Amino acid sequence: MPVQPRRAADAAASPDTVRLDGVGFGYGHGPEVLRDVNLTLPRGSFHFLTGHSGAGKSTLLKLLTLAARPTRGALWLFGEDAGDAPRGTLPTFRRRMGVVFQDFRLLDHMSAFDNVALPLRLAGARPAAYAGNVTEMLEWVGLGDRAQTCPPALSGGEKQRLAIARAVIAGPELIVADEPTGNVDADMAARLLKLFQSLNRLGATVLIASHDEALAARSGAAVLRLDGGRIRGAQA
Ligand SMILES: Nc1ncnc2c1ncn2[C@@H]1O[C@H](COP(=O)(O)OP(=O)(O)OP(=O)(O)O)[C@@H](O)[C@H]1O
Repeated sequence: MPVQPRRAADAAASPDTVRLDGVGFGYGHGPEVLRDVNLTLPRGSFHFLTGHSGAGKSTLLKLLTLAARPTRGALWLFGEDAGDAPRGTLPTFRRRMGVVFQDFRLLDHMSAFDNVALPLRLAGARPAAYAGNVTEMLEWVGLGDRAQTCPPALSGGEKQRLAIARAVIAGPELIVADEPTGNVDADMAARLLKLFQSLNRLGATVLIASHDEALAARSGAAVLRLDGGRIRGAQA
């Protein structure tokens, strides 16, 4: 396993990585997509988030990754109030997360290797220190022979695996992934699930939004369902 969550083992930290109390959210003047979301993700937990298309899964992930703020209710991340945090402090929260976006958001002008290395470079690591980890991670997601290829020349499934590699390489405390297995076959989905499970065993809190109910069931993780703007289901 090429990564280690850095701060997840900090026993002094809050036990809950994520907490939402009575959160509501609507786009512009539209109706509320999320109505009364109460959600607690204890540190080191692993959850799937399911729900029909349009139920609000991506919207909830936008709130967790601070791409949008709740219109009401409270949002706590890593034991700190993130719902009302000043804009200037948001990068501090985001640096502790690894996010797999549904649309990947890869940097097209950079090689696969450089895309994965980016979070480490931004954290100040030196190429000599991270090159081995990046290579190992690319191999783990089946892209060992694509290291020098730029994203436009990769298939949808390869881009997805690259996005996952980039999201987890720096050992984030919280991993949030939106449909991370939507473009890969069943064997690769199982392999990627294993990667998330390994990171979870090392201490990362994991939340995966997915249509794939069978994968969620096979994972053994607690399954949350978004329905009518609210969360239903087990919260382990
Ligand atoms: N930027 C936006 N502006 C206005 N409405 C939006 C926007 N993004 C999403 N919505 C609406 O919010 C609702 C929830 O969308 P969201 O993408 O969160 O659902 P989802 O559960 O992730 O769906 P899917 O499984 O199809 O990805 C939908 O009715 C959608 O049309």
